[in-house]
Amino acid sequence: MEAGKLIIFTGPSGVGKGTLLRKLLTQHPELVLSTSVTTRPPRPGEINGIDYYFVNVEKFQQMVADDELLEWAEFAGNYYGTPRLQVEDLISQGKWVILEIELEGARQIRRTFPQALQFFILPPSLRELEQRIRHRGTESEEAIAKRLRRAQEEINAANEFDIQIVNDDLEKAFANLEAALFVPC
Ligand SMILES: Nc1nc2c(ncn2[C@@H]2O[C@H](COP(=O)(O)OP(=O)(O)O)[C@@H](O)[C@H]2O)c(=O)[nH]1
Ligand SMILES: Nc1ncnc2c1ncn2[C@@H]1O[C@H](COP(=O)(O)OP(=O)(O)O)[C@@H](O)[C@H]1O
Repeated sequence: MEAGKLIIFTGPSGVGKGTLLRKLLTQHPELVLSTSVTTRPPRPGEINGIDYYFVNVEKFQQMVADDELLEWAEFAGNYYGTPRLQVEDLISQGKWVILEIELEGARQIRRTFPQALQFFILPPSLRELEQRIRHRGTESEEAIAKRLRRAQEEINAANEFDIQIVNDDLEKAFANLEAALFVPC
């Protein structure tokens, strides 16, 4: 059986990670997106067990204490983490597993899974990033402000990643993503 692969997707909130990943998974259904655990409340339309496993802080802390998370971090006032078993099982089955996670989590994975392929998605500009977050319409002013404050710090770390993709034109960004993912390096 072919070896599985771990693929990390990082980039500031609103850059279009979810949009690119939805397109990638539609066109390449053999890829698997890991479902994270979070203490953030669900947005309208989000489904427990599909978009995230929504848990309270006590449950999250218990998972950390029991070493059930491959990595975890606090982001904009909430906790997020990757369930370990799900990812390890899928990789041992030879699957390509994608983690869509923020910078601190990506750094943890780099230490524990140095062979993971790491993508950083960049916005064309901070102004465009802000417009995308606002236009998405899912966040309060406070949540938008927290995400934008963090965005510059995340962007400054883009060079730590194997591959940087600017999500300006969606089709172009998607083509670059596919090329980097599927062309043997
Ligand atoms: N470290 C870590 N970050 C995660 C995880 N799941 C999601 N995130 C990141 O948490 C941040 C906030 O996610 P979310 O609340 O869904 O907001 P959005 O990125 O604005 O759609 C994003 O940067 C996600 O990539 C996880 O399991 N671990
Ligand atoms: N290339 C693009 N050009 C313009 N708008 C985009 C592009 N990619 C994504 N968007 C829009 O930006 C907003 C944020 O995208 P989303 O995928 O939710 O970002 P993230 O998952 O990184 O937080 C959404 O409204 C999405 O439709």
